[in-house]
Parts: sequence; C-alpha cells; structure tokens
Amino acid sequence: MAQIQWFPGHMAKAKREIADKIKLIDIVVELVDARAPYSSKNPLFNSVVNNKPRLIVMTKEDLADDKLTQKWIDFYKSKGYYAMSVNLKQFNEYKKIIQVCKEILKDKMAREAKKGLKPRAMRAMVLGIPNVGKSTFINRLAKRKATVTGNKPGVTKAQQIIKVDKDFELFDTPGVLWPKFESEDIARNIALIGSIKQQILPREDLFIYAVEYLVKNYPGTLENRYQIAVDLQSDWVEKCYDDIAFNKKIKPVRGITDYERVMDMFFTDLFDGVITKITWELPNE
Ligand SMILES: Nc1nc2c(ncn2[C@@H]2O[C@H](COP(=O)(O)OP(=O)(O)OP(=O)(O)O)[C@@H](O)[C@H]2O)c(=O)[nH]1
Repeated sequence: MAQIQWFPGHMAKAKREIADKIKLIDIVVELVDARAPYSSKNPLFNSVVNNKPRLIVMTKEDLADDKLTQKWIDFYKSKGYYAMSVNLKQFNEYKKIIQVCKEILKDKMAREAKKGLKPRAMRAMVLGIPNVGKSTFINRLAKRKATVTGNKPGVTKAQQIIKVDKDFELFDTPGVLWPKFESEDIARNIALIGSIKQQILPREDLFIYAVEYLVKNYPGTLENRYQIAVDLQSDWVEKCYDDIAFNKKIKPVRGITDYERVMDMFFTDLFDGVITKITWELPNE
C-alpha cells in the first residue's frame, strides 16, 4: 500500500485552490464514477467544501448496475447531498446537470433579488478524481475542445471560468485531484474502474478479485462472454486463464498460456462494459 500514498503535495495545492475560490461558488458539482460511487469520491473535499450545496453526479451510468445506481442516489440523498446519475457520452446529458443546479439554487437567487442585489450568474465548481468525466462534461458545456480528454487518468489540466449562459458559470477543477487511498479496497475499486493504473496493484490479484465478484454478483455474464465455466469451489484460477485463452484464440507462448494477454483482453472488456454493467460496491458496505 505504501507506494500508492502518492502526491500529497498535489492534493494540498488543489485544496488550497478550492479554499481560495469556494467563497465565489454557489454549488459544488462533484463527479464520481457510478461503478464505484464511494471509492471514487475524495473525502478530502469535505473539509474545504463544507457548507456549500453539493450535487453528486454519478457519471458512466451506462457502465454501472442500474439498480445499484438508484441505491447510491438514495443513499447520498439521505446524507444531505443532491444526487443524480448521467451518461456523459450522450450528447445532451450535461444539460440535465445544469438544470438540476439551477433548480437547487433557484431560491437562493430569488432571495438575493428580493434583497435588491444585482442580478448575477450562478457559479458552480466541478470537482472529481481523475477519469470521472470532468473534461467531457466541461467540453460539452463549453461546446468546444476546452480541455483535453483522455482515457488516461490525470489529463485535465486547464483551469478556467466558462460562461454557459447568462445565468450560469462554471469554474473548472483546480489541478489534479487524486483519489484518497484510505484502504486497499478503495485502491482496488479505483483500479477496477480504470482510474489509476492497474499496475499499482498486482494485476493477477485484480483479475482474480474481478472474476470472483462477477461470478458471485453477475452470474452467467463471464460464461457468456468467454464461453467458460468458473467453479469457485475448485482450483479455478489457472483453468480460467487457460479456458479464456483457448476460446478467444490467444496464442500460447512456448506452450504456456499468455496470461498477460488474457488479462489485457479481460480488462479492456471490463472497462468497455462489454461483460456486463457492473458496480463494485454497495452503499451499506
Ligand atoms: N461510458 C462512458 N464514458 C464516459 C462517460 N463520461 C466520460 N467518459 C469517458 O471517460 C474517459 C475519461 O473522461 P475525461 O472527461 O477525460 O475525465 P476527467 O475527469 O477529465 O479525467 P482527467 O483528465 O484524468 O482528470 C473518457 O474516455 C471519456 O470518454 C460516461 O458517462 N460514460
């Protein structure tokens, strides 16, 4: 675990930047990944964001388990957050987020107007760990390539204010906000959604964990994808690698199953959501 307690300096800097701006902000839009809505939420934001209204947007709902997504929304609402889920790959989804923000802030803006304050745009700030979809969201809002997106964690760098319309402005994320690896479970879940390099944990461990989780929670899905049978009661691991390699025609290397290529295929499938829609954690855990 020690080697993944990284970049505390980055986090401190990001926290300072949030603290500097938070006074100007009406609402914090916190993006988390719907496949791991707890692990992908950085608890360090809590102390800086404290009493601002907070909208948790669970992105990548298209890749997550719908039933559990609803449970997580209910859970976060019960904790005093506003919460919703989106698929940012759909072109108009970002508008839903703006609508919800406006709805949440309607009363506040009306109160200001009543006091005779000058009309102004609402201001939101977007926070989220790498790879949750910040750039995708912001680019859609800005209707141009404002920031570079990528499937590699840590790509968001630009920092700016975007005028969405006359009533709404968005402050971009301050710096790179790394996840907090409070426990091995959290590190594992973040690796399973592709937000940190898998190599941070032994890849075989991740593979074994994922296969067991799928067999227990999403029975039949692995079997369907790879035409294999996994019996967790038996010594299944080697057989599982061998069967996937055989069925998917992954060539052996000097007569030995090419485990690395099996894992490459498996993780690509996992991240692309082609095995099934998966959520890696439950609200009550
Ligand atoms: N399937 C799916 N993919 C998404 C969704 N939102 C974002 N993505 C993809 O997730 C990847 C990461 O998205 P980014 O917008 O770059 O994430 P980011 O939070 O800006 O990441 P950093 O730049 O690393 O901070 C990209 O490949 C996006 O296309 C979503 O709702 N569904």
